[in-house]
Amino acid sequence: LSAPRATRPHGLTTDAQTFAGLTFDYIIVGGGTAGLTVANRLSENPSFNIGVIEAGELILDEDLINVPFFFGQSLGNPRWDWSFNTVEQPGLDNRPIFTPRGKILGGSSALNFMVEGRASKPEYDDWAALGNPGWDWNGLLPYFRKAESVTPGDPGIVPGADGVPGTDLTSHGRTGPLKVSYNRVINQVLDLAAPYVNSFVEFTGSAANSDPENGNSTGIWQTPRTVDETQGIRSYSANDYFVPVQSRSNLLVLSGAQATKILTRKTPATGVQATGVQYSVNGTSFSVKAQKEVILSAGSIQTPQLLELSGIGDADILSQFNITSVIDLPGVGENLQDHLLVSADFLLKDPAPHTWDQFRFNSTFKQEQQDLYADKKTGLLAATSSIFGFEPLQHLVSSDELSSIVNSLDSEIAGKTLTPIQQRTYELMKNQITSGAVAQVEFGMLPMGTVTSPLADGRSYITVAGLLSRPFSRGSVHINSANPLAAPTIDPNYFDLSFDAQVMTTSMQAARGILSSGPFADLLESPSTPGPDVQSADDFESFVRSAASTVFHPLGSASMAPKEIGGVVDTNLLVYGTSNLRIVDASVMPIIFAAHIQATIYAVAEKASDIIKGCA
Ligand SMILES: Cc1cc2nc3c(=O)[nH]c(=O)nc-3n(C[C@H](O)[C@H](O)[C@H](O)COP(=O)(O)OP(=O)(O)OC[C@H]3O[C@@H](n4cnc5c(N)ncnc54)[C@H](O)[C@@H]3O)c2cc1C
Repeated sequence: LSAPRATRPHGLTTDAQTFAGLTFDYIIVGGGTAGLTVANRLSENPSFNIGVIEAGELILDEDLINVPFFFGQSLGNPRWDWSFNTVEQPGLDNRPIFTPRGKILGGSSALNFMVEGRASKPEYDDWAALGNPGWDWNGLLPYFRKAESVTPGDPGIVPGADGVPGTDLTSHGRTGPLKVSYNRVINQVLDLAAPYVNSFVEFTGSAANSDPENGNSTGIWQTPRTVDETQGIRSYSANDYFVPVQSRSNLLVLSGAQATKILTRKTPATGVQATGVQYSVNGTSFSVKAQKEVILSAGSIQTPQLLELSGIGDADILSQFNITSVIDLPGVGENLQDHLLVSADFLLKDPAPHTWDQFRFNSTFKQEQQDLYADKKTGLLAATSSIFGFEPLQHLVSSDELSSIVNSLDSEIAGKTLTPIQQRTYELMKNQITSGAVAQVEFGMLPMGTVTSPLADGRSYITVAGLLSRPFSRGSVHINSANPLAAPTIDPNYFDLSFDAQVMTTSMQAARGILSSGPFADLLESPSTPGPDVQSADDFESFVRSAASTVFHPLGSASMAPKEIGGVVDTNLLVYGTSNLRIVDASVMPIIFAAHIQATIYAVAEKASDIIKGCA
């Protein structure tokens, strides 16, 4: 406890006993995306001692995690994935949906597909309009920039996007820990990318966008990704926020330890105060003290779980498990939102332009790419999916169809009992549909087959995924046991509102339309999965319900919002009713937005760090 600073254990440890004997100013629960960002920034101040409790381990030498082209292949491995499942989803043909989450230093940033991106300005401005002053585009932009270090891309990869992506220094950062770069290997699929982009622009009436990070993220572009181009590997919170600062004497990460409870005490002067954290290692329980604050960064599934286990949540739910209520806070675990994805693949005419399918069936090409990566850390193995289009509904349906969609949404909402946060959020979200200023659907393109099984040998495909960017359905995550080691019940309630199913159906119809028209039509042999027999809106909707899955972006389960409408944290990210328990992770983000969410989580964590340090 009184060890002088120089001899204090620091860096990484698995010694749960020694950790318990130290006193920290700040304990961060969860060494994931947000947690390690905050750990880095708070430990910049040498007078703070920071402790991090993380259930997973530090894994820096695993190709399935490091090599960009292997994105998606690490999922389900119990060494680093919590591998949750939702309850059966009635809107998705009663399927439970596999919900991977990183159980590793770096959290889900170690497993994600490395797509980087920001939503449009009005979407963040709506967070502020919900009752969170300061949490708008202008309040976040400095932190988007602070988190990243961008290497500009190549011009001209997306026809019509004339600027060089990543060069505008009003929106991009050059000195942040996170390395952001652009695919270069896409040059090898230019013969495919150019007709795709041209057909996309022709079909949607949209435009190529050179820099979607500047507050207007609509149109089609080559996405930035969290890849360290100089090393050809994933950039994430473990290797770029933690490793470079692990020699700081005031930062200690305990790995392999699962937090089981936030310890609190109640005083008339301060209300509920967090005093420390209880954690478990191989069945043995320990506890550690926090002199200043406890920061919960366990992610949008486990942060609400830990709150409930600690007596903070809906008292009625807690009483079912004989947990004494410390703060009755009904918003905990509610307002869960997630993006959904459905992919279609299409068979290309033979001979086809070069696609990534070559890696599957052309052993010479595969060997060349492996050698290139081994020698220079470039080539296909350094690539990720790259060309994305983000579209408002106005670009996909006629104005009559749009009116009908909005009218059905109105009547569906009118028939539901809404929570106050839903009422307020839905008004804001409906305005964005009619304004057409933000995307409702995302189209991701992969120059390879991914859905058809088995893929035809020697043949090439293209995949177009439709993503529901601004779903209206809201779900929940709650404990179903007082056992802290049991998984919580995750119910995202996908397609609770049929608007969501309708938008995804539209995305699949549009994908078919894009590839069957314009210059791409000359390359297309036929739709593969779903096949050509899927034609009507009903056919497409059945396909969507049978095939949609998560894009792994759950958020909102401990939303930042006024308490009276169901918020869990205030604008300083303090849990209502506490003086020193904060939440910093995806669970505080109150309204889902049209972008992959990691860049926003890093920005939230950067901003939170300044708030905690008192310099926001
Ligand atoms: C497969 C996948 C693909 C994705 N692809 C993309 C993408 O391409 N682009 C994008 O922008 N976003 C993507 N995302 C989403 C994004 O990566 C996550 O939303 C983000 O990383 C979550 O950050 P977080 O800090 O909220 O939680 P996490 O990063 O998940 O961190 C939570 C941490 O807390 C730890 N933890 C949890 N409970 C406990 C406990 N009780 N005790 C101790 N430790 C605990 C976990 O082990 C974990 O390390 C993807 C996510 C996944 C899973």
